[in-house]
Amino acid sequence: MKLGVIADDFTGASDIALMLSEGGMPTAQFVGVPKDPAPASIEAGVVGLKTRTIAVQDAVTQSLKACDWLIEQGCTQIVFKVCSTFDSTDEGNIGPVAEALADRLGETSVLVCPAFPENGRSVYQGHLFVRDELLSESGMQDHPLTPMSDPDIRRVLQRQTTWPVCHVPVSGVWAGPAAINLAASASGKAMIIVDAIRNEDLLTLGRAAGTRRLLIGGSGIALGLPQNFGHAPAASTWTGVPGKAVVFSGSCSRATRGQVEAFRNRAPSRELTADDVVAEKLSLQEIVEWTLRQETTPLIYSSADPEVVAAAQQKYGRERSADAIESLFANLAAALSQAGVNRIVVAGGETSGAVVSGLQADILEIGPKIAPGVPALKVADRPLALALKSGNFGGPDFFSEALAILEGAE
Ligand SMILES: Nc1ncnc2c1ncn2[C@@H]1O[C@H](COP(=O)(O)OP(=O)(O)OP(=O)(O)O)[C@@H](O)[C@H]1O
Ligand SMILES: O=C(O)[C@@H](O)C(=O)CO
Repeated sequence: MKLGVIADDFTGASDIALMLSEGGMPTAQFVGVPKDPAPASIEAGVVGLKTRTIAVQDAVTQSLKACDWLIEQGCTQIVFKVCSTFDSTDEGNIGPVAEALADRLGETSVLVCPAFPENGRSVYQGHLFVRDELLSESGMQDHPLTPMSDPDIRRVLQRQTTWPVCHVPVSGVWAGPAAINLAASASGKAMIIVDAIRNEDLLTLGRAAGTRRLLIGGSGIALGLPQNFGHAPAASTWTGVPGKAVVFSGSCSRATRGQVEAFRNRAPSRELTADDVVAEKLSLQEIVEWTLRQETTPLIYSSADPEVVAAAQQKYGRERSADAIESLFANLAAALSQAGVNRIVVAGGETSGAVVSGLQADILEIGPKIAPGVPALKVADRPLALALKSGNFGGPDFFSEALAILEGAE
């Protein structure tokens, strides 16, 4: 392998895997740090972790383990993939993981850019925008696990790191790759937030990335990287997986709530409330039987409005309600796949992490784009197709579109 990615959640992993695969790099997504060497045909390996919201020291340890494995596989450049909305808590994990990776790789100057213009995320004057809204007014301020109330990501990162945080404004990016690197080296030891508002800016950043050993960003930061390794955009050779399907949604993000609403109007659906899940009032077997009885693909969801989530968190604690819901989704995924369900669409990064662990999948093959940032995936060792959707990605009909593409529709 040449290029390694450490992603702090599973939807983020498939997001950047799609970017690299569309850029023509033979890419695979690994679920956690593999025990075995990577297949020889893979040039870009994306290790998906579930470290976004765990304790800082755990996140650092797991990320370093992933980094060591990627280096052993031959990778000369590592990307730490974080959320395009820079999701983290003030105590958390982007800064400490970035520092630890930089130390391990011997880097003292690290470019950081979460922009992903195709999905409306841009960085301007060090501030992160989601389309025409500041991050802190985009709905992300109500996120159940990582509420983002400060749109200035220089400040957000500075609260998480002992390194100085500097900034290259978009005028510096427009001056070209050499100017970005000059500004970076003038900053000395630093993490450098780089503005980007268009794909062209990310391509310039990709050229500036050249021989750097560590980059930090959303999937957009990978847009220009396949070219550095001699690749050009390529179409996918995906064939679908027909058969029974289910949609799981544990994401409470604004886009997902719209998608749940749209799908509920045309498909059987089942709500899992935090009260029922935490109190263990639900029977796994009964939900599995209900799912298998449906003639059209059903939706099982815990997605709820911010007030409902806040009330559940007040009552049970943020972690307890999240853990209970995630483990129910993990158990459902395992049981349904054993019962023959072979297409699973999942909304939410943490929820996807839980589902993929429940499925005990090790390697995911990357298929075509369902929506910006969301590929079709196939579990390498069995006929099981997945879509892992980040909370705020996809249009209103994402679930139907994903089911069709996983089945093989063009
Ligand atoms: N009704 C609910 N009450 C309380 N917590 C919930 C409820 N439904 C889901 N959750 C929890 O909220 C979290 C949602 O996070 P998840 O990462 O799955 O979605 P997301 O943040 O929208 O997606 P992404 O991280 O990809 O943007 C999960 O831990 C989930 O278990
Ligand atoms: O970058 C993004 O927004 C996504 O890939 C993600 O990480 C959401 O969990």
